[in-house]
Amino acid sequence: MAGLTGHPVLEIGDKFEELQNNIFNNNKNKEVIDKAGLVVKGEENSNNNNNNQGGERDMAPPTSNSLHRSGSRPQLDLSKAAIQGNSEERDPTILLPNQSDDISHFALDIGGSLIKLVYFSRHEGQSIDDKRKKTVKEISNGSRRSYPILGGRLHFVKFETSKLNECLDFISSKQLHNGRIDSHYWNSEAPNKENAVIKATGGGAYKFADLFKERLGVSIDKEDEMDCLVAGANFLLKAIRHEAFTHMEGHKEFVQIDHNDLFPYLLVNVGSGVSMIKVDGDGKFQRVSGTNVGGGTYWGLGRLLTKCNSFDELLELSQRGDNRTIDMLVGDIYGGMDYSKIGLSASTIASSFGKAISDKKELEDHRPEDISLSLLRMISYNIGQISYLNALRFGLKRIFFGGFFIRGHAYTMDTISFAVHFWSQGQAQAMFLRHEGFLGALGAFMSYEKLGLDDLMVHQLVERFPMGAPYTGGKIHGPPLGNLNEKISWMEKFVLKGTEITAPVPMAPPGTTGLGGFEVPSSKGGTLRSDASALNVGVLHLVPTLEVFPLLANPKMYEPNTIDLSDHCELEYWFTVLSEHLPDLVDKAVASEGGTDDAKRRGDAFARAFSAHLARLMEEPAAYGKLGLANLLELREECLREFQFLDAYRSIKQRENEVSLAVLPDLLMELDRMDEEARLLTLIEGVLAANIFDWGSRACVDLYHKGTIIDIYRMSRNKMQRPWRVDDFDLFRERMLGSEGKKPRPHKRALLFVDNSGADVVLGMLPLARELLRRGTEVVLVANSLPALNDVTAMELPDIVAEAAKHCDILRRAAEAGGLLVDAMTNTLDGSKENCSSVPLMVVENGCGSPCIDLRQVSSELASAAKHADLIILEGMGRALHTNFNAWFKCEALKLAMVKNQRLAEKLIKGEIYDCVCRYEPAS
Ligand SMILES: CC(C)(COP(=O)(O)O)[C@@H](O)C(=O)NCCC(=O)O
Ligand SMILES: [Mn+2]
Repeated sequence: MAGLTGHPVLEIGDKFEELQNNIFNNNKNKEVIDKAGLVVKGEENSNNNNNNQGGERDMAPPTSNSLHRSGSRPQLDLSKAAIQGNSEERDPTILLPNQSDDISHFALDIGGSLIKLVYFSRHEGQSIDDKRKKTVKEISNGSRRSYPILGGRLHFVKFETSKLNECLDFISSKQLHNGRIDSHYWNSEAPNKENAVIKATGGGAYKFADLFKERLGVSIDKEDEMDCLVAGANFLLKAIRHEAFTHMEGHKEFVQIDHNDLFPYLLVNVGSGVSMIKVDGDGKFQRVSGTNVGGGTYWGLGRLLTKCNSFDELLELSQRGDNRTIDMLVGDIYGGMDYSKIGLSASTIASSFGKAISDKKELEDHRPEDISLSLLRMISYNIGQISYLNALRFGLKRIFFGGFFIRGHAYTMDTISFAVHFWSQGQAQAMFLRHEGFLGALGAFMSYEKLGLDDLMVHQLVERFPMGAPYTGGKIHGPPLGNLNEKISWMEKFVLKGTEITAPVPMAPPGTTGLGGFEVPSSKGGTLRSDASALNVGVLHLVPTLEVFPLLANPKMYEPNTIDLSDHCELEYWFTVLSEHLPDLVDKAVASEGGTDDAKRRGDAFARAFSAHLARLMEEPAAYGKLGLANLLELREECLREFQFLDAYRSIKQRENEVSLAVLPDLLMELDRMDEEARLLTLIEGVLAANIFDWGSRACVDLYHKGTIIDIYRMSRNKMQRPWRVDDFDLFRERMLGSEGKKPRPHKRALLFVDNSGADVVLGMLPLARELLRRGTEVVLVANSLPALNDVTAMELPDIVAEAAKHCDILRRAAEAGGLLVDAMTNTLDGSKENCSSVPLMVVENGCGSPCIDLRQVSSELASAAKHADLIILEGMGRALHTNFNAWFKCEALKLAMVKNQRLAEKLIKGEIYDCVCRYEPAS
């Protein structure tokens, strides 16, 4: 047969073909002889590896350990409590190794209409049998840091104040009042409910204090409302990327505020009345102005004039209103003409409610819808105008608006924005906050002493959207869901209601909500709920161990995503791609869990939950904040994990690894017969060609059904003719091999961001790693912390390397030097056990569980490993194209990928599907 490399020499026996046939084609009851003569039994169910047979080698260690889930009620287990890190520290973190449930504490903002609850839960990570431990220790130089900040999750929940009991039930069912924070991060005493003190702000903190004592046995510590608002806003603006956004003509745009240039700013809190607060720093603020015409005025007057029963109802009415019937416009005064001399168009409101004077109409003759809209515009303009004047008065660049009046209501935001824009002649912009409803509660939460929240940095926070997000959204929370079963039942119950949301909502480009300041709400108003554009607030995961990748050339300017989903066409396209991939993914996921009824039920719930996320994003593309394609791909993985599909491609990965490892020795032999130059080219070709084995690409999965892996691999190699679509190979070759007889210095350390299991890592990246090792370059294989599609994980790599090392001395010695072969079978080809010195081969986890990588948030061990690296190699479509394609690094970077999507090929590299990218960039 033709050589795999496309070069005539490389011959790998027909066994390969036989082995490969078994990967994709019915491998029921087939027996496969691998290279070592070991009998590998085909599984009864090709995807079921829960009941591994004796003869089958389990290359992927169980991953269930890496994620912890719990369904039972939280209770502290203090056994074996130990101080983490330095016990001499004043407030050391106390680890509770046997504490496996959530422990929580919370704070409240009890307003007139809504109760906002912020609570914290902690998942204690379990220790895992990680074969990379030695490597990790070595890379970190033994100086792993102890983190004084709590790792855990912040949850944001709302209740109606009139249904206070629901809130109390929620707290009590989650036992939030039994976990508390006091002088230590984790108090080593058992929780003592009697003395528990809960921080709360808002009028209800006074009104309902006795009820809290009676029902939950907790005392309420009242915090000043304004202190809390400011503390909440400061935290959000510093710690959450793209927390703020502008809202003009229905279009949201997220803004990144430089933390070092945040103060001073004007915070306008529009509650019943309006407060304008000049914020100069943490805890440094002054209420500089306000107005008594606020949310209470809108609601009060609105109720009198329209007989509406609730604030929301009144807002809803405004969506269908036409204020021109009641407001006096410039055109009404000037016979339909603009008053252009002073820059007023005919549609400008000259006098709110002005027509009511001249008309002979009574209140009943006016439509409540029109009255509501007229009121809303009157009050919003007024607030916008006064705010701008105050910003001007103090020379403040930024104005942030919040408070219950805003509530993510598009028309309100647009109206305020318009007023600020109009009066400032475009010099100032109104901004809004994604978490604006929670400023007070968050501030109250932060008033617990020594919480460590203030110390958190933006890269240590990851926002995730759980399955309920599309349903509850920015609205009132549903019942607390204890365990997986309850979650699934909840998803099932939403089938009917869910169809509303799961069916793609007719697409309207995110155009105007109808204002431009002068217009009435657009057609969107009639079809969408008034709060459809309200943004969702996810769960904030606090991960103190995350760090910014130190080799980013300019972390502030770094944008991981190549594809921005705020472009509606992109969103629509990827929505379709991901929706169409869903049935296949569910099949794999269910099979990976043994295809049981339980797995099927979970698979169904997963599909429903993920579809609902997608539909919610189609309804409101900004619902989950600033999203790129990488976030969507990660959301899918998170959603799978939520339904306890911990490694959907586990058995596929295992089989591909086995097959590839079986042919690796032949490939290495062939490579060794080549001269340096041919070898380098063959190695890079090998990486590109093997990147075709990607179970996330529709086109590739279709290919797998059409041919054997060998056909595909051959086709892939044949496509390897240079020049590739992006081809910097000559530059790279010169850097590696030099020119005109000059030998360049080898790299000191290379970080290889590996991608897929099987051929991709074994026949592509490992041989490349070996080449670097042979040249004296230390190699760090960087792999996912958690499974994502068929990507190889850091936990799986040591076994793969150990297996490869059996047949290769270079790999064996390097792996030993890197501590990867502690207890591995190190039988060498010649049976010797000598340990010649070698540069090390190491493995680190990257901190992610996604096919893409956001280098602003990587594991601390990767950050440590990066400090000595002078070359990074990013491989695969997810890591090198969807993300990081435009990223610049302080060291040399090589980006290698095959483009396995036609549209991306056209857009990104003006090419075709299966074209390749080999981009080499010197240090910048
Ligand atoms: C999920 C992926 C980024 C994984 O690619 P990889 O990083 O493994 O090369 C890629 O398969 C992908 O973008 N798939 C969706 C597009 C499609 O099915 O065409
Ligand atoms: Mn991949």
